[in-house]
Amino acid sequence: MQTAETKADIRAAVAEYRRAGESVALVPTMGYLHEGHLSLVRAARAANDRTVVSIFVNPTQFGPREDLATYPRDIERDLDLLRREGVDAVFLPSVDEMYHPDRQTIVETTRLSRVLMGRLRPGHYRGVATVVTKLFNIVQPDAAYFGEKDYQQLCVIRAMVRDLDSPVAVHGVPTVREADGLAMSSRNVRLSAEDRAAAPVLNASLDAAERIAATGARVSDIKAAVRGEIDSAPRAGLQSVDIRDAQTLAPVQGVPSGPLVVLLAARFGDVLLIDQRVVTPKGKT
Ligand SMILES: Nc1ncnc2c1ncn2[C@@H]1O[C@H](COP(=O)(O)OP(=O)(O)OP(=O)(O)O)[C@@H](O)[C@H]1O
Ligand SMILES: CC(C)(CO)[C@@H](O)C(=O)[O-]
Ligand code: BAL
Repeated sequence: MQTAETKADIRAAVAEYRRAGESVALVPTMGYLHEGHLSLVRAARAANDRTVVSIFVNPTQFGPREDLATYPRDIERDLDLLRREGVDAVFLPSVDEMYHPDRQTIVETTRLSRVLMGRLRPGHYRGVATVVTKLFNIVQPDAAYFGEKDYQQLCVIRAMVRDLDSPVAVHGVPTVREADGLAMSSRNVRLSAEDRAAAPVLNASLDAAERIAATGARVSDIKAAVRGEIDSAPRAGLQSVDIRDAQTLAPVQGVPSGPLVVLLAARFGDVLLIDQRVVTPKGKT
């Protein structure tokens, strides 16, 4: 497995693959890898000749009061895991390598970046769209793999690729969960034992949403059920529960007529966790 700390080195590695006529996949990550990341790697490897993983904790997607400084990191362990998965190359740039000191250009999906998590984390999706554009330009992959756990992020990236005609096929990969249903996330290690024990309520509330949607319930009733489940559990500070059109993230009301996505954000102590589920209303399969 090659490791590249500079744009020039990762470009040289990819150029070799291209000369051999091989297809190239990119899996962008912020490191501290878990089975969720590895499922993206497996999906990428199954469909492409070469797989490149990037590990970069991108400062421009963190707000000034967010957890950039405490974001978990363990590069040696990450590299071991990726080696065992048969990854071809890892791109590990420093912040200085990634960003020019006079950088001025941003990429922003103007509607999607300002709703839902974009309201809780102003500037977050601009940072994500800009760094993903840069990663696409640096690596020039045929395909890129993202988790459905970060559902709005996946929608932002799909819209960006569509609007900018990027020649990259974007693939979403289902959320990998712990045995008790908690969505895997690098931030889970920062939960206290009590919060870790309470956090599966997010998944349980999504089960409730799925059950109620299947009865033909109104959006407001699905939302109330999710809220009820979380509010009656200890420790969870619900930040938002939203039910949107699964494809466009447009608001939906009344009795829904197509697939919906339930999007949750909750604080456990100072850790913000998110989860999501696509649910199909009664008779709409
Ligand atoms: N449980 C999961 N299942 C599938 N994909 C996941 C999972 N968790 C993260 N991913 C995906 O892995 C990619 C890299 O995510 P990232 O490195 O931010 O990890 P994370 O676990 O989401 O960390 P965070 O604590 O920031 O949420 C993203 O496309 C993300 O959606
Ligand atoms: C896509 C990404 C690697 C961009 O920094 C990040 O937002 C993430 O890990 O989901
Ligand atoms: N997985 C999304 C990256 C972030 O929370 O900043």
